Amino acid sequence: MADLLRSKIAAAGLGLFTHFIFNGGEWDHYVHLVVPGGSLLFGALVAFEHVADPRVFSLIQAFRIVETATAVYLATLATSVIIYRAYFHRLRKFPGPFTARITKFDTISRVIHGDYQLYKVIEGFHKKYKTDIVRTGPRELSIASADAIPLIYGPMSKCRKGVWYSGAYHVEGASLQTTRDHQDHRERRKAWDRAFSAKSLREYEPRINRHTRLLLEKLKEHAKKPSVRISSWIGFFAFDVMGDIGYNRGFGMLEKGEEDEMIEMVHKSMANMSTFGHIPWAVGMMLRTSVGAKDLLTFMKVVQDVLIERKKITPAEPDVFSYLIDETKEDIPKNLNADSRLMIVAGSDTTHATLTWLVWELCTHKDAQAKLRNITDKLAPDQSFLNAEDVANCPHLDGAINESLRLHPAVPSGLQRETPTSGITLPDGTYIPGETTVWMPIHTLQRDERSFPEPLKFMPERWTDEAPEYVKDKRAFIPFSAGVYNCVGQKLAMMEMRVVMANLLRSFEMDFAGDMGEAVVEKSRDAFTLSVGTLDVKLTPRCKD
Ligand code: HEM
Repeated sequence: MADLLRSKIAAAGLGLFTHFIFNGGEWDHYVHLVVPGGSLLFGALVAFEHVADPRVFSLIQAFRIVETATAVYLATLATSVIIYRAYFHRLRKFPGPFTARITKFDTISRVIHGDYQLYKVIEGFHKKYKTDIVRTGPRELSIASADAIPLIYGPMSKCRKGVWYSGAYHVEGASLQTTRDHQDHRERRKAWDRAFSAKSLREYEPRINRHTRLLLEKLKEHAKKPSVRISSWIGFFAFDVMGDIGYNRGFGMLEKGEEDEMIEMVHKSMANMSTFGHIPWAVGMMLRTSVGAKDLLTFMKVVQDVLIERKKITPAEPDVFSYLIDETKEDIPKNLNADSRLMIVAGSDTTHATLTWLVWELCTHKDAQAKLRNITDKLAPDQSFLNAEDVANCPHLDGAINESLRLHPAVPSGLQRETPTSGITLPDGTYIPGETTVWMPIHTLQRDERSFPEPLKFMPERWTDEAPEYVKDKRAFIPFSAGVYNCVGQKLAMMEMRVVMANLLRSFEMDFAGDMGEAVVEKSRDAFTLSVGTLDVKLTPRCKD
């Protein structure tokens, strides 16, 4: 053994063997054991060498021998990994940046240098390499092909959720969205489906109307000012609706007119995901440190408190958690707490971003604003307020919302999946090997001119009878994802967005205040969901009531 420790060939051989063993499989959740485990082993080897080798007279001498062996071991391991990933990997035929082949740290650097808008970087790769499939990580591909959507996200897909989903599992458990167990998801989704059934939505409708009325009231007060931060008001609305429908409690943000610490906490807890989320083992490591886990743990505690308060009451009108809480259990299971966090993030940031972008588009295209207003003015013309049912069937309004969802998807980078062991073959014959991480870049897919001619044009008409030829491939429109893991809150979200937008148009003329909404374009941040930048507008009331 003592001789083995002195043998550089043995150390190098061990390096190669380690690569062989750990190549493939999912080791992300064990990486945090490497540093303490390795240090322990290092110490044990030094002690062994000191005691067992008669040629060694001091601890320093033993340390040097083990240090040399370790350096050879690590250098061989790293070289083997780099050469393999760069030239021999099963994904070697797919083009992409060279550094991305070697390490996912490449993505982190691109996130930071790309102003936290990775979806634009990925779109750039597809353009640069002129291909639908780009290698974006050692074992990761970005696939921007509408034909591949059914195979990757569709109801019959054999792909499973990728390792990204379990990055924070040890802290927060698994929510409906982050569980990677297909059966667990299926069971839990039943309750969520009931919570968002047509009957449930009818019960939520009055709450949406109520909060929209309050939003308009507040905006009318603030319209006297030259500039209104509409993005914040939409955010307050989205949070209050989510609180009311989810937990039968408002967060009172519209009333107060100021950002509750809850919004800040959501964004702080998501912020790390925008950078480290791309390396699940790094998320795991970070969340095992008190500093790294602080924001998420603080948020989880607040989320838990919201749930504890909710559990004490039996609401007169059911809310989402009426369907999810098991009244026979006293405690709140970890997974339900994770569902609570899901409800808060999924139910607020997404509609917030979509509506803010829609206002931005309508201020950019004043003709589109005028046309949409003209159309919504004809809905229930005698009413000063349009209820959810009044706006349920207005194709042009839906078209405008769809355009915001298409051009500015609230989940822009897509959803991570992993191919089955046998791999998958795309309709064009391209074989994607097994256990490959795949992303379908929603932002890129929805701006692809093969599916949407004149893709950068904001054109609600493409979704109506007026210009249907501008939607060539509807499969490429997946802002709410697709298949069994699709957005359960889609209908609720559409209902909210229709009511708010129709009433905003009925009440105000909207224009940019100051610049052309540059912060939305430049400061929106991709943290899985989009944390949208601020938008200031001038609101001119249409009637003086
Ligand atoms: C513009 C609005 C919205 C957009 C664009 C959107 C988009 C999405 C997307 C892309 C997913 C798939 C996530 C994944 O597979 O990892 C998703 C899932 C989900 N969304 Fe939404 N969402 C919106 C609004 C809402 C609302 C208002 C709620 C609830 C109040 C909600 C609740 C959920 C839930 C619970 C899931 C997980 C579903 C599952 O895994 O089975 N969403 N959403």
